[in-house]
Amino acid sequence: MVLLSQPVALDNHISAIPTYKPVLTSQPIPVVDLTDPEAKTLIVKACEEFGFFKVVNHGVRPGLMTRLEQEAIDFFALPQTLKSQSGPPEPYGYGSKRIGPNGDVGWIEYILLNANPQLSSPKTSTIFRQTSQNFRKAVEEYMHELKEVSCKVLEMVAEGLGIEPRDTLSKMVRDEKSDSCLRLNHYPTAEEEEENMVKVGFGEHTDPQIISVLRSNDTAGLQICMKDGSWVAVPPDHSSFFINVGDAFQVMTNGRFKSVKHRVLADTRRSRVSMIYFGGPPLSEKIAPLSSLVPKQEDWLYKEFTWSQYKSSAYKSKLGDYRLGLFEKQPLLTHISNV
Ligand SMILES: C=C1C[C@]23C[C@@]1(O)CC[C@H]2[C@@]12CC[C@H](O)[C@@](C)(C(=O)O1)[C@H]2[C@@H]3C(=O)O
Ligand SMILES: O=C(O)CCC(=O)C(=O)O
Ligand SMILES: [Fe+2]
Repeated sequence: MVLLSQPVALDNHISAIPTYKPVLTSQPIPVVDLTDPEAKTLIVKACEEFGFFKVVNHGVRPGLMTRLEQEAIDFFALPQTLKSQSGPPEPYGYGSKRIGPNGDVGWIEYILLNANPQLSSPKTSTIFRQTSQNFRKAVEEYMHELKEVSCKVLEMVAEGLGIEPRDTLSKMVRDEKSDSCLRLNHYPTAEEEEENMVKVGFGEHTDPQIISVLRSNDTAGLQICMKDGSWVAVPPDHSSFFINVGDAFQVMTNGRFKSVKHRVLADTRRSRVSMIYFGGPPLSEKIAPLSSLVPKQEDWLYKEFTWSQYKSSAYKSKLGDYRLGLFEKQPLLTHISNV
C-alpha cells in the first residue's frame, strides 16, 4: 500500500494553472436518505433548486469505495513515465494537468474509463496491464454498483415527476450500449503555496451526461454555483455520494432541472481523490424534452439531438463554455413584436 503524503510533481510545470483567493457563501447542501419514503419528493426539490444533493443510505458497500480509492492512490503513486504510457487521454486513458482537447488545464491528474467494455480503448488496456487484477475487479464492481445507484435515483425522479413508464430515464443508463464512464481524479499536494491561495484543480463546468455520482476522500475542494452566481463549498464526506444533474437531464426536463456548474479548488496541503460515475445514454439516443413532461413541441426550449451529436460538440468546446446554447430553440419571430 502506498500513501500519497509527499508532495507529488506532475509531469511538467504549467504556469497557466490559475490560483484563487476563495470567496464563498455558506448554504446547506440538501441531504436525501434513499430509504426515506419522502425521498422522491426531496430529490425533485433538490434537482430544481440546486441541481445537486448528497445521498446517504445508498446501498453501496463502504469496503468497495475504499478499495477502489486505494487502487487509485496506488496507480497515481506509480512513476510518471509508467503513468504517461496510458496517456494522453483520447478521451479515455491517463491525463495530467490537461483537461480535454482544447487547452484547459488544472492541478490534477486523472484516469477516464469507459463503462462499456465494447468501447474500451488501447490507453485503458495499458492502465489495466500496468496494475494488478484487483484494480480491474474494483473498477468493474464499482461501475456495476454505481449504475444501480444512478438508476435508483432516476427511477425516483420519474416517480416524483410523474414520468411514465418509471424506467424512462434509467433504461438509458441500464442499456448495454449506454455511454457511461468513470473518472478517477487525483489533486496532489504541492511544495509551496502562496498564503491563502489555492490552485484551480478542475475549472468551472457542467457535466454533459444525465447524472453524475461523485464520491471523494475527506479532502475539501468541490464547490457548486448557486442560481445567484455565488459559490458554495461542499463539505466532503467519504461515506456519501453527491449527485449532479447533467446537461442531458436539463434538456429532458425542459430546463426544470438545472445542470449544476461546479469546480474544484485544490487544497495543496492535502491530496484529494475523487471518483465520479457519469451515467450517460447510448450514443444513438435522441435527447429532447420528455413528452410526458412537455407534450407540445412548441413548448420545448431545446431542439432534439442525439447523444453522439452532443458529445462531438462538447469535445469541441472549452470546459467553461455553455454547451447547451447551441441546442436551444430560437424564439419564433412571429412571437416578437416589431418584426
Ligand atoms: C474540456 C473538456 C473535458 C471534457 C470534454 C470537454 O471538451 C468539455 C466537457 C468535459 C467533461 C466534464 C465532465 C467529465 O469530467 C468529462 C469526462 C465529460 O464527459 O465532459 C469531461 C471531458 C473530458 O475530460 O474528457
Ligand atoms: O473531483 C471532483 O470532485 C469533481 C470533478 C469533476 O467535476 C469532474 O470530473 O467532472
Ligand atoms: Fe464535473
